[in-house]
Amino acid sequence: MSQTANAALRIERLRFGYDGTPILQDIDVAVAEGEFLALLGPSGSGKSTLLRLIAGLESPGSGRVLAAGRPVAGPGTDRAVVFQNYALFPWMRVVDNVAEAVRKAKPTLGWPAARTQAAGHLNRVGLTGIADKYPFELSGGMQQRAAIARALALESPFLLMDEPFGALDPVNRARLQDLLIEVWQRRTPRPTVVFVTHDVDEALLLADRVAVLGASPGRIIAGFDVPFERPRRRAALFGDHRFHELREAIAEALDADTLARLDAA
Ligand SMILES: Nc1ncnc2c1ncn2[C@@H]1O[C@H](COP(=O)(O)OP(=O)(O)OP(=O)(O)O)[C@@H](O)[C@H]1O
Repeated sequence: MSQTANAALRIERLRFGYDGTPILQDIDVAVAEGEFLALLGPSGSGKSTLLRLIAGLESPGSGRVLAAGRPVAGPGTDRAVVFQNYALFPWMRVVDNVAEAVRKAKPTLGWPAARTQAAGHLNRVGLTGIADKYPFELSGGMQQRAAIARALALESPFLLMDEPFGALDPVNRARLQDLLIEVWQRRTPRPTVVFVTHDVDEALLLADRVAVLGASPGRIIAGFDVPFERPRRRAALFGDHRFHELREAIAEALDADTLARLDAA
C-alpha cells in the first residue's frame, strides 16, 4: 500500500499505542491526490485511531504521517474531519455552523458573506430552508448532511471520514453515499478522502482502493483496488462478478486474520 509515487498522504512505519498497549503497528499507506481510500476492519482494529493520527488528534509513537509532504503536527483546516455523530456546535444555528467553517477557510471574510456561502454549501447537500434552525431541530440524516456541508466549507484538500453514515437508516445512508461521491467528483482538484467503515459493500461502492486492517495490534493485512467505473450504480455492482470476488477476498483476509489470532491465543 506504500508504492504510490507523489502521494498526497503518506503514512510511514507508523506505530501507536495507549499506555504501553500496542494499537497500531507498522502501518505504511500512501494515498494519491484525489484518491478515495476506504479503511475497513473489525471493531477494535484501530481504524478510528489511524484516522485520528491523520487528523493530528493523536501523535505517532514512532513513524510519521505526511500530508502534502509535511509532517502532521496537530489538527489543521487542511484536513476536514466528519465523525459518525454529526459534530455540529449545538448552540449555533445550522447556517452559522457552516459559516464558521467558511471563515476558517477564508478568515478575512465577514459573517454576512460567510453566511451567504454557507447557504450555498447547505443547498449543495440538499438542505434548503433550515439554515436558521439549531442542530437539535434536524433529523439525524439532516444533521449529517449539515456536518458534510461544514466539512466541505473548509475546502480542505483532505477529507477524513469516520463511519459518517453509520448511524443512519438505509435510505438516508444511500442518499448520503451518493451525495458524497457527487461532491467529491465535482470538486477540482478532488479532495483526497480517507473513509473508515465496517461495511464491505459501502467500501466497494465508494472507494478507489480498500485497505483492510487486522486486529491486535491493528495493521494492514490486505489492499484491494476497486475497479468499477464511475458513476457506480448499486444494482450494476451487485450484478458484477468482480464485486462478489472482492467481497469474498476481503472476507477471506479478515477470516484468516481472526483465525491466526485465535491460534496464537
Ligand atoms: N483513548 C483511548 N485510550 C485507551 N485505549 C483506546 C482509546 N481509544 C481507543 N482505544 C483502544 O484502541 C483500540 C482501537 O480502537 P479504535 O476505536 O481505533 O478501533 P476501530 O477499528 O475504529 O473500532 P470500531 O470499528 O469499533 O470503531 C481499541 O482496542 C480501543 O479500545
